[in-house]
Parts: sequence; C-alpha cells; structure tokens
Amino acid sequence: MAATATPRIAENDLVAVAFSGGLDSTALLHTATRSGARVLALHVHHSLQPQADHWVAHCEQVARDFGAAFACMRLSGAPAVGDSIEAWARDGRHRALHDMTVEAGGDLLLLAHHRQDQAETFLLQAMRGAGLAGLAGMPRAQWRDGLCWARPWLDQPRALIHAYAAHHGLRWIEDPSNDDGRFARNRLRQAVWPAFPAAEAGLVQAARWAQQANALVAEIATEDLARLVRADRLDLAALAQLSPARASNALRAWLATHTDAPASLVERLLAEWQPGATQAWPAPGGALHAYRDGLFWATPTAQPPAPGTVDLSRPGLHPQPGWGGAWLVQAGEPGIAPLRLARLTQRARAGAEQFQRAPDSALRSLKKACQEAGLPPWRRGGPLLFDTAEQLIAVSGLGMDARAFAEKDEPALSLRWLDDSALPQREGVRESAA
Ligand SMILES: Nc1ncnc2c1ncn2[C@@H]1O[C@H](COP(=O)(O)OP(=O)(O)OP(=O)(O)O)[C@@H](O)[C@H]1O
Repeated sequence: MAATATPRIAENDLVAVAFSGGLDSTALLHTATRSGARVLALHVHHSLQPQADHWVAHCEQVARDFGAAFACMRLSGAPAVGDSIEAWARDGRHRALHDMTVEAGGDLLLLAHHRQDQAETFLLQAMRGAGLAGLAGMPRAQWRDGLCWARPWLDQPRALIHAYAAHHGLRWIEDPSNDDGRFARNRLRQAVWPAFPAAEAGLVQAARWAQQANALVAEIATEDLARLVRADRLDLAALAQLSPARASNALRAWLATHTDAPASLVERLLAEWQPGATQAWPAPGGALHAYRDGLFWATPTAQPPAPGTVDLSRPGLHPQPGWGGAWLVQAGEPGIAPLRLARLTQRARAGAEQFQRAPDSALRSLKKACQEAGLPPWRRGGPLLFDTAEQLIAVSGLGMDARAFAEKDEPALSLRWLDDSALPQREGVRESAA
C-alpha cells in the first residue's frame, strides 16, 4: 500500500480503533464494528484524571456491547516540571496505541479526528509560526513504524457525527479537561468557533492547500538533492546558484536527514558560507562543516582508541570498533605482502608522519597529502597502520603508502578504509576469512 493511501477494510481484517470513550471515537467504534472487520478497541489511561479508572470500565463495557475486543494500557510516570502535559500525554498515548496494535497483530489504527480538529490544528500551527509541513495538519493516513494511522472522518463535520451518535442512542464520556482553559486548543475552541462558526471549512481547505504545496516542495528538494549530493557531500557552490527559496528548501531537506536543526540554522548557513572557506556550524547532535565548497555532517568524534595490534593478512572486512569504520582487505594490485599485514600497529595520527601516495609521487608530510587528497580536517585523525619496522602502511581516507607496495608478481593484498556510514549492512558482517 502506498505510504499515504487510505486503507480499505475487508471482512475479517483486524482493525484497531483508538477509543477515548468520547463522542467521536464512540461513534467511530460503532461504525467499525458494523463493517464486518474484527475490531479491537484500544484505550489509554493517562493517569491524569481522578475519573480515569471509571472511564476504563465504561470503555470496556461499550466495546463489549458493540461486539469489539478491548485492550487498555496505563501510562506511568508524569511530565517533567515545566514540560507540557498535553505533549507528554500525546507522546505516551501514541506509543501505547502503537504497541497495543502491533502486539495484537494489527497494522491499521483508526483515530476519530474530524474536520473541526483539523481546523484547530491548522490555526494552532499557524500561531506557532509553522511552515508548510505544520500547516498541512494531520494526514488522512500515514504509515509509521509498520502501522497505518488513519483518520477516516477528517473531512466530516462534528454535527454529522453527533447526529449519528444520537440516532443510534450511543452513550459517551464528557471529558472535563476539554473545557480546561490551561490548554491552548481549548482556549482557541472557546474563542474562535462562537465568533467564526463558518470558518471551519475554509481552514481545512487551507490545510489541504498546504498539504499539496508541501508535497510539491518535497519533490523539488528530492530532485535538487539528487543533483547536489554525492556520497556525503552537498555541493554548496551549486546550491548557491539556486534561488534563495529553493536553496533553503534543498538545504532544509538535506539537514533533516542528519539533525533536527532549527530553521535559523538554514538561514545562517546560507548567509555565512563563503566560497572556498573552511567553516563549521554546531547543530544538535554534531556539526556541519564547509570544506572546499562542500557541506558535510559530522558527529562528534570520541577520543581515538589506544594503539593496538591488528592482523589484516586475510581478505575480508575487518571492523575496527571505536574507530568508526572497517578495513576492507582484498586481493589485488597495487597491494602489500600478506605477511607484512599479519602484525600491524593501529593508532591515531601523531603529527610528524610522512606519506607517499604512488610509486612515482613525492614523499609528503601527511598533512599536505591529506590536503592534496581533499580529505576534510575532521577526518584526518586516523587510524594509521604501521608494520613491525614502524613503516607507515596505510591511512584511513588516503589509502596505502606506496613505499609499502609489494614487488610486481608477488602476492599482494590491497587495503581500503570504509567509514561506518558506508557500511549499511554492518550488523550482519563479521570478520571474514578467505
Ligand atoms: N485516552 C485515549 N485512548 C485512546 N484513544 C484516544 C484517547 N484520547 C484520544 N484518543 C484518540 O485520539 C482522537 C482525538 O483525540 P481528542 O483528544 O481530540 O478526542 P477526545 O475529545 O478525547 O475524544 P473523542 O474524539 O472520541 O470525542 C480520539 O478521537 C481518539 O481516537
């Protein structure tokens, strides 16, 4: 099923319904049980209200009356001092609903949000200064962690749901916290709808436009990044050729794959970057580096491990825990005699090393060799490999030292360093032998 497709329910499918016991989810549960599907009503006890135990009993009884199975999860803990109760309850509720659905073997969860909820979400997002993604409001259907969260009544007016509930003589809970003026959504509800009763449809339409525009913007970013990104490098010179709006859109999309960066970082980066300059910007969880007109993401490097010995005399992938990568050893030329690779010392760069890239190139300081190879400064820490005679054998990111090459026609193994980021299937890889 496509990521945003609204699922169709077939007979005997397992359908979970997020059931608070309120009007809307009671009506939704009722409809679901008449669809021929196997229905599981899921209730989350937030441990916030004195009546919550009573609500659990009510929900269980209603589910049973409708012929649905019932499950409940009680949230433990409490929001930290200064944290929003709403956000704490929402996160906990989402986790609980996910876990209960998956545990029951389901992959479809229905929520009873309706048109007014969507209109309120749009307004609340707008008041927070949200971008298109926030203004787009809640999606009708969205796959997350193997579960489809669907809101089949997102376009329905609340009055229609009320009429349905009245027609079927349904009973529901009135949650007093829905009137609690400490919550922004309640204040907004109380102020906006009496003053602008007809605004709901317009606000929901605005959210739909935002959804469409957001999808378009994401498509453009994907196309731009396909041209601008090679491996882990974003071409800043090419980015700067785009219109400001398009450049910030592409940069935002690229950043989102690495960090949860504030919008201000995108603006700063575009304003402060200078062609050719080596620059860095801290960001949550790491830093962005501009180097030779490319932008790179780097997570903070831990202290390099203590020097140690390694045996790289057999072909295969040899992970180096603590160094953030692995040595790939393969038969081939140019290469190094296997015997010489049997006992190597691996350690960080010290500063005075010299390196020779090819048999016919000059011996250089390691620093100069890194510069010539375009190896960014934050990737120059190592590891470096030395043989028992303290001859430099290889450097991560640069490759083998030509002084160590085996004679022609001698058996030889080539060494290459692979960063963890270049090893997507690292989990399954073990040190391998020929
Ligand atoms: N405690 C809960 N347990 C299970 N699902 C919940 C719970 N609270 C909310 N939901 C789900 O999220 C939807 C939206 O939540 P919201 O807080 O707007 O609803 P509500 O006012 O509590 O109840 P209702 O929407 O049923 O009238 C609900 O319709 C329901 O599907």
